[in-house]
Amino acid sequence: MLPQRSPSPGPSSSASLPPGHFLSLQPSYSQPTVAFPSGAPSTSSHEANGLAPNTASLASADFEVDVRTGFLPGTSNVQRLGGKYEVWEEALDAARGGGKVGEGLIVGGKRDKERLWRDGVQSMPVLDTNDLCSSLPLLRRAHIVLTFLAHFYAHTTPLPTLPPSEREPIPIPACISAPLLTVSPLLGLPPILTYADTVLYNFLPVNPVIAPSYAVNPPSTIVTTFTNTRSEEQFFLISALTEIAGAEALRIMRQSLDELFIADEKAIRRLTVYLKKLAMQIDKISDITMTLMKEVDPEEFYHLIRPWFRGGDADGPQSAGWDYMGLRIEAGTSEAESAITEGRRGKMFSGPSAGQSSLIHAIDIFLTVDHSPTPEERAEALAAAETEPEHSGDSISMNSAPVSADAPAPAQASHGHGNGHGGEGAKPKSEATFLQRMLQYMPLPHRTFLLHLSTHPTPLRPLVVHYSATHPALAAAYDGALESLRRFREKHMRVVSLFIVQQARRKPSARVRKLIGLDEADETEADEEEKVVDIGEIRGTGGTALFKFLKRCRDNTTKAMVRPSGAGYELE
Ligand code: HEM
Repeated sequence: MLPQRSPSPGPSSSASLPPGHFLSLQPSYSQPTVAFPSGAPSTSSHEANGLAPNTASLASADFEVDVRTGFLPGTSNVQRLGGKYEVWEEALDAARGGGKVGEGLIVGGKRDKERLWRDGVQSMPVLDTNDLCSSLPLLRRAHIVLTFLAHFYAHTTPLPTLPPSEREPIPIPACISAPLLTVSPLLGLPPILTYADTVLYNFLPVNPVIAPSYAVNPPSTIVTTFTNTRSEEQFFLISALTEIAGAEALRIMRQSLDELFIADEKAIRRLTVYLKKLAMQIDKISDITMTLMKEVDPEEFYHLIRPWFRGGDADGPQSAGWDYMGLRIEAGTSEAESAITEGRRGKMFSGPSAGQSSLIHAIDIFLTVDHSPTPEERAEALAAAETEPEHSGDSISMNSAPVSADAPAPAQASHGHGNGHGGEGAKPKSEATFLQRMLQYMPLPHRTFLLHLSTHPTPLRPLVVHYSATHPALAAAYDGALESLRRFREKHMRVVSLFIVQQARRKPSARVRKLIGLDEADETEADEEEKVVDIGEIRGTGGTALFKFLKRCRDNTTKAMVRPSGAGYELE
């Protein structure tokens, strides 16, 4: 549980930043070590070419936030592991069918091809990770390779025709699980595929030799996909492009926080300008997101790509989970593990979701959009959890009331994510706490950054409320930024409608049926008709009612406005 937010700062006459003011320092580009893989605390400032002392221990590099690339790494991602780890890369190449569409493994594991591949994986040695631990980029690549292998293995394991609650957990062989369980805590990630793996650590810029940047050297290539399709590559790449556009949003937020410390007339004028700029940058992020509509084929996304993302919780609370072989049952796996699976073999981690992007969380926190559950929602979440409350880990609780009051108690973890396969029919679970649960699926430094931001001593909203009568332009600029964020969420709902709702209703084309291993003989009469799908029934993997959740996020954005505007898009 975080410390409570401090009450409204009111006007301040102080012109100096307190020591350790987040983001006020430039990245240190320090080298990672075994003890501190995110890089040792900086002792030098970037601007001074490493000569000036940096007395703060909270330089943004220590949060792995780069001034040019935001939450994307500022240094090149590794494309392939060498040496003894080549065997992992080879297993991944084999699963992907050498990079050709239609040549890789198919979900379900019905064919000899999948069985032979799994046999091959089982005969792989259990490698130590000693040669990886001195390099953060190598650790990241190892997490990508091992989690892709884990998903390939889990989803090519044929499932018995039993209800999920009666199934054995899916075994993840020790040659994958043992190194994965060592590497994951060093990155502060759970032992499952995350947004960091598919997006943050998985891209190369136009010129990989120089640092990525939005204007000059944007992300242009994706290293690893399940299906080798252009759609999957674009899905990851477009997310990486939103992240690099987000670096500018973070820069504006940092400048705004500087002004909040000063809070005199001039500072308020500058803050007004920054908030207008932030609104424009959020619109840019929305525009980039909307390019998905033409760059990604919706039926390929839904039927071919998305099933690979399912995590161990994909069948809702009754999921059998994944059994990480070699794991001592009494040992915890990660902050993201739910209390429900502690001490049990079947672990229920969620697959990747853009809800794990720290960028939108950071914008929410900066603008004080409060996604924490209401008391009713908390009660509903507890009732839905049926058993004991899940482990909530770090949670960011906010309150967008004019003067921040009591923050709610830490929320119970929820189930559900957009990029899993759906889990339609599972019991609705606490969508109110989804975003808080997603914190545990972010790299630890990013999670720490968000926690730091959420406890900032001079938050924005109380000041805007304080000055709203005397400085209406400030309140209008603040509401304008929220309006842009609301627009982003509305556009995103349209994306979800096309890529999930509409596809859930249609049968895939013959081309996609072939790619997912269904031949004409598998077609039944029922397949010919459009399926009737109630959107209220469409769920994230673990049972989150998707549209209830997305609307809730949109409505929370509107609620933060000083002068709220009307409601918008409704899903049909
Ligand atoms: C085909 C593309 C996409 C689909 C189908 C999709 C689907 C979903 C779904 C169903 C959710 C609900 C939560 C969950 O169960 O995970 C979600 C959440 C979320 N997605 Fe996406 N998404 C897509 C692309 C993106 C992109 C490019 C972004 C860019 C930042 C994004 C940002 C978010 C955020 C921030 C959330 C959390 C909810 C919120 O804050 O409003 N998504 N997504």
